[in-house]
Amino acid sequence: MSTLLLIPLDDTVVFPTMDVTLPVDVAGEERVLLVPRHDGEYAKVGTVARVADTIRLPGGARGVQLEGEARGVIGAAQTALDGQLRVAVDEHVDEVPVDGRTRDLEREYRAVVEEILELRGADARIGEFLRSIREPGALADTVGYAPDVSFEEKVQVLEEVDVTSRLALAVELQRARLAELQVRQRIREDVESGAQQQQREYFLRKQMDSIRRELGEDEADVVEEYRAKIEAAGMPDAAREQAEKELGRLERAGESSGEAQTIRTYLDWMVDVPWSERSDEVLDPVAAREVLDADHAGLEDVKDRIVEYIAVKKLREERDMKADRKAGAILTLIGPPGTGKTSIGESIARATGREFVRISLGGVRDEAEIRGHRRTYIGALPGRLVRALRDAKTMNPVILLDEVDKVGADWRGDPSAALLEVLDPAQNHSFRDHYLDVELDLSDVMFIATANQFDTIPGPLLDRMEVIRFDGYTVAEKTSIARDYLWPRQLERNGLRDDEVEVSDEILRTVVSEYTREAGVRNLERELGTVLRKTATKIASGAVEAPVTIDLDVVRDALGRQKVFQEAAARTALPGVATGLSVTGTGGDVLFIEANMTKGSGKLTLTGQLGDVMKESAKIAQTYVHAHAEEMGIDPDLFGEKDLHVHVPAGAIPKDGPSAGITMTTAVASLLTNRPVKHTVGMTGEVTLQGRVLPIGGLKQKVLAAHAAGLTDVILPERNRADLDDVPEDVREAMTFHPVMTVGEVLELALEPSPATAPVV
Ligand SMILES: Nc1ncnc2c1ncn2[C@@H]1O[C@H](COP(=O)(O)OP(=O)(O)OP(=O)(O)O)[C@@H](O)[C@H]1O
Repeated sequence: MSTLLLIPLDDTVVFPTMDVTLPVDVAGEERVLLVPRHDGEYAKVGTVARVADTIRLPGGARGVQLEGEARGVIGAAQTALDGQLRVAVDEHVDEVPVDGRTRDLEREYRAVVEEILELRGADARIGEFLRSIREPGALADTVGYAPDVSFEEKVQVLEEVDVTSRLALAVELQRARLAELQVRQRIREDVESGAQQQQREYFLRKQMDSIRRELGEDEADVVEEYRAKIEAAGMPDAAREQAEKELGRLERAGESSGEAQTIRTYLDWMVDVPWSERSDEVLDPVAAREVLDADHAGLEDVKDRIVEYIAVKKLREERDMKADRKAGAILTLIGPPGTGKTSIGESIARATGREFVRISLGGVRDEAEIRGHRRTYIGALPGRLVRALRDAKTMNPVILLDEVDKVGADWRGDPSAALLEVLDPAQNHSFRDHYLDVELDLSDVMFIATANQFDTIPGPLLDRMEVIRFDGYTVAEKTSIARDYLWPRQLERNGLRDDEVEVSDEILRTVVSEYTREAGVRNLERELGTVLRKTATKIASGAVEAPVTIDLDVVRDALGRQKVFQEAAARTALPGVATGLSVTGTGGDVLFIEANMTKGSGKLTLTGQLGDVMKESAKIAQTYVHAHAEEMGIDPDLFGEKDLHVHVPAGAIPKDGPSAGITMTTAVASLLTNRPVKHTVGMTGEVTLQGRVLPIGGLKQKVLAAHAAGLTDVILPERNRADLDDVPEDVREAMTFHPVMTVGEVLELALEPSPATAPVV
């Protein structure tokens, strides 16, 4: 038993394995006892430490370096001399027990701590340090270094003199830490994978609860807070009653019950709906036109339609004619990607002073996506509309329903039925989200839909829509969009000023036609971005000096060799290949239909993933040419002796539709007459068995594609003649159009007058 000077350590625990420097004066002492203290209360055990050195601390105060030696149990005899506290100390140096349990605990402790260190991504040296400790007692004392073991817990460990029990306690504490870390880690992973939203919320709420407790707030505050929020939300009566009912349930359920969490999530959603918020709508056709013009080049008819829409709405509103809800057809923008549908949607919002939110419907198959899940469903959430309103923070935003042509239906219900209700002015003032389970008034929302194609838009939806077509841009239009919009934007994105880089229209046109093949301008913008990024790098690295002029060399250097070629001349050099025009979800395109013959018995083979309608067109082509063999100068016997093969390349893409009819017939006729198809001619039209040419859809897109592919002549059905009005002036002037009624005329126009020199059949 020794008597030592007691040095209190407030809220700090020093273990016998540790060395410390303290700002105290212990002149004359050889050894002292360091005792943790909290609120004036001392621990029962302290650490006996040897005074190794006295030092001057920065600032001039005296300090001592102390080396821990052993545990010291504070004895009964405590004497106060010269104001300092001295105590009788019963010293305990750890004994090393050799029983199996201690060794098991030791192993367990190491394993647990290793795992903790790994989860924390701790420095490898900490692990090494741990492995260097051989004694079980000292090992247990490493708890002292753990950052999130509490003061009280550390005191417990210090007070445990028996090595085995101490180790057991240390294992228990570290296990609890590990469990906590694992939960945290799992939550992090879950959050990252977007899965367990609920669990995450639960965890966050737990944290919030403890923060609240720390701040001295209690349940009543929480309830009050919600009450105030409900008050402030300006809900309609029914919603308010519902919210208050839930608030009552929350009050009864008590803060930490599982039910409370769900109720609070619900209330959070309820108060997040911008019930009484509205943007002041601007209905000024002239100003709207200015906004639309500022954001987008061209698209004249699209802008006209939008301005008309705004004008009509203004008149109706001024004349208080709102009651007729039928007028509110949904503007639907249909066209290939990158033609500005989404961005014109944003402009409409800007032009009318509304907020803008976008709901992407691509791949939505579940009705609950639109309408939410009922609250009885675990992990239930409101549907996309409620979420969109929350994001918009107003009840009258523009909501862009993107990709309505890509909603699907399956056993989980038909989302388009829910959409129909949303879009129907007769119903949407009382839209009911399954989760919120109260009525929402959507009648002030301006819905705009976008789609790439008509075919897959559910019929009933299409009926409600007022379609505005985006058919894609001509080379000239793309060049001017590049000049006026894409180029300035990419300059800015790459940190360049407009006087630093110069480019001619000629070069822009080269990028348009040699590096992109698309209806819209999305790739174009990307390619321009690449050119400017490389230029910015050169300027920044001092390789060149501004101003830089972008010439063909710079373009080739940045973008590589020409990517898009005008293939028609090469492809149609031999008889049996005809150039058709088609429309897909990505815009118009040219396609080459090939025919060939082999020895056989008159069979027809078709390849290139053709749909039924296209297959039929091929049969009609075969029959037609057979029937007219003599007048075309074809030996009719050929048909019995040879098999015919028709192929439409790009075999991986399924194709269908009747509009390749005349192209197939032309390919077959070309093959059998040995007359190549003129390489400047593209064609589209359905054909009947009698050889009549029937009208087709998507003429403008097809003509634009023909123009971009370098064709100069387009053969089209007579009944599509009126559609030529939609074709931009410059394209109309650059091309010759041949409206036809019969396949005879098609062949006359398309086939070279004389046979190829080397016969292929
Ligand atoms: N006429 C135009 N004038 C100026 N910029 C345009 C024009 N058309 C398209 N753009 C620009 O091209 C980009 C692509 O347009 P956007 O994303 O709106 O295409 P989208 O038609 O909605 O395509 P998707 O069908 O893939 O959604 C936008 O950055 C847009 O600003």
